Amino acid sequence: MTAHPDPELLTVPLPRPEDLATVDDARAAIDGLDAVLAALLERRAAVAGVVQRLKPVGGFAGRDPERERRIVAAMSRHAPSLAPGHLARIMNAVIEAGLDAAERDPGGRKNVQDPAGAGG
Ligand SMILES: O=C(O)C(=O)C[C@]1(C(=O)O)C=C[C@@H](O)C=C1
Repeated sequence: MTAHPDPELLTVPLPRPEDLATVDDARAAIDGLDAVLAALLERRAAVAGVVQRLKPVGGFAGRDPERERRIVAAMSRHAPSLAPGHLARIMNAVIEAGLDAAERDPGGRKNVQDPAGAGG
């Protein structure tokens, strides 16, 4: 992941598959993409946690299948090589991970730059 002077801005060069000639090169590209995915998943969970605190019934009890279907439909336009059923399963896991994180930390961390929650 490219370091950026503004930690709230994520800028990443996307590897081009046609530029990757060796297993090591391709694995290094995967590792970079996975680091970005992890950062996005972490922030998505935090944002989804905000929704859980704001909606009348949050958490697993307040799941909204229609909203989840719309999320998958919108994402499938950006991921045309992934079968819709696979994308739906991926997003189901992502959404459940976010709901689980929100239930384990219902207040949410006040400062996402401070993972230890130590404040300052
Ligand atoms: O949009 C909501 O209502 C949310 O609670 C967020 C979210 C999500 O993570 O995107 C989580 C659970 C719902 O079933 C639908 C979507």
